[in-house]
Amino acid sequence: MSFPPPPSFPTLEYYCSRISLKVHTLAMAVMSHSSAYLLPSTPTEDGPALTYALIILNQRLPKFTPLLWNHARVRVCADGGANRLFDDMPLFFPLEDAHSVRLRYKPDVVKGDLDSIRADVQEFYSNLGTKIEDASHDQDTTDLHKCVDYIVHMPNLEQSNLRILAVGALGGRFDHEMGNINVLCRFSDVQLILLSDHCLIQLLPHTYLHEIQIQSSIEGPDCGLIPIGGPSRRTTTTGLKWNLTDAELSFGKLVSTSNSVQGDVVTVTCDSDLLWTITIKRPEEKCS
Ligand SMILES: Nc1ncnc2c1ncn2[C@@H]1O[C@H](COP(=O)(O)OP(=O)(O)OP(=O)(O)O)[C@@H](O)[C@H]1O
Ligand SMILES: Cc1ncc(C[n+]2csc(CCO)c2C)c(N)n1
Repeated sequence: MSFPPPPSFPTLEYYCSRISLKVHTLAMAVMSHSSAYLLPSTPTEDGPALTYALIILNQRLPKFTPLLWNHARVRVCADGGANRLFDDMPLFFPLEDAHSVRLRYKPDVVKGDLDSIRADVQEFYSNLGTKIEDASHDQDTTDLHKCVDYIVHMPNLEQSNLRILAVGALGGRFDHEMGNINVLCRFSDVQLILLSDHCLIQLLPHTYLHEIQIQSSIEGPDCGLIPIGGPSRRTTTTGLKWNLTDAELSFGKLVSTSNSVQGDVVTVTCDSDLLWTITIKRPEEKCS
C-alpha cells in the first residue's frame, strides 16, 4: 500500500487514505515480545506459557547462560558450541568441581558439520547420552541454521509459543554474524533471538503490530531498528526517544541506531521486516 505525502491542503482522498491505514493497523495481529527470560524467574501471570529452546554457538558463553539453561526445555550445541559449554560452564562455578558442573549441564543434542567440536568433548557428551547429529553432508547452511531447523521439527516440543535463544551469536567474526542474521531472515516465522553478553537482536515481521515489553532492570536504554531486508517505507513507533511516524528506514538513507527506549513498552509497525536490537545491561548496571 503506498500513500501520497500530506498535501498542503489535505484532500478528502488524503483523509480516506489515513483512515484506511488506521483501520489496517487496528486489524493487525499483535506480536508481544519480552526479554523476561533474562530474569531469574520468568513472569507467569501475563500471556501464555512460553517454551524456550537454547542454542549454544561457538563463542565465549555470556554470563547469563546458566539462567537461560534453567529456563530452556531443550538445549542444543551448534558444533563447536559444545567446546564452549565444556570449557566455559565450569568457570561460572569456581567453587565446584569442573566435572560435576559438566555432568549437570549436559546438552540434549550437538548438531552441525562437526568440524569444530573436539574429539574429547564429543566423546564426553556422547557417553553422557547426548545425541550427536552429524550434518556434514550439508555445506550450504550454517550450524546455527541446522540447529534451528532441528528444533522447529522436534515432534515432542510444543511449537506454538516457542522462543529460541541463541547465545554467542554477536561480536566476533563478521561473516558469522551476518550468517546468523541471515538465519533470522530464513526462519522469519520463528521467534529466534540472537544474544551476546552486551545485546540481543530479533526480527520484527512486517505482518504484525509489535509490542515490546521493556525489562528496564536488565535491558536498554540503547536500541535500534534496522531495515535489514530492504526499505521499510512506512515505519511507525512509540516509546522511543526518536519515534518514527510513517517514516522510511533504508540503508543509505535513515537507519535507526543510537535510539533510546523511554517507557515500559515500545510499539513498532513497518511494511518490511525490521531488526530490533537493544543493549543488555552489565551486572553492575542492573537495578531491581
Ligand atoms: N565468531 C563468531 N561470531 C558469531 N557467531 C559465531 C562465531 N563463531 C561461531 N559462530 C556461530 O557458531 C556456529 C558454530 O560455530 P563453529 O565454529 O562450530 O562452526 P564453523 O565451522 O566455524 O561454522 P559453520 O560450520 O557454521 O560455518 C556457527 O554456525 C555460527 O552460527
Ligand atoms: C556461496 C557459498 N558461500 C560459502 C559457502 C560455504 N559454506 C556456507 S555454510 C557452510 C557450512 C558450514 O558448516 C559452508 C562451508 C557455500 N556453501 N556457498
